[in-house]
Amino acid sequence: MDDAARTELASLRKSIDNIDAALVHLLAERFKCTQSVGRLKAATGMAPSDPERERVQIARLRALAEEAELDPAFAEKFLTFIVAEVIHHHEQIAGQTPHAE
Ligand SMILES: O=C(O)C(=O)C[C@]1(C(=O)O)C=C[C@@H](O)C=C1
Repeated sequence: MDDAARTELASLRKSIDNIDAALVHLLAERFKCTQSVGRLKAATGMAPSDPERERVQIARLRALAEEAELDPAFAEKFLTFIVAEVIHHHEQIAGQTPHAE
């Protein structure tokens, strides 16, 4: 690898590291929100998952991905992965919370 390529790779990796840091911060904020949703659902006896809400989110994210030239199938897979983890958290919270009814 020549010097110019080495410099370009280092610069691109710096941007990748910044983007990865932003993703971690964004995900941390999203999980803080969903933890609150989980507590609210558990306290009021709501089901952990909401398939209709997920349907709307997937349709919206797929459209946004297309606009942004990101593979919509990847966007859907990514959201589904995150939501599965959220539902798992919701179930754990529900197991530790008495229902308000
Ligand atoms: O909006 C909700 O009801 C949530 O519990 C949050 C969330 C999400 O992570 O976006 C998670 C689980 C539901 O199935 C739908 C959406």
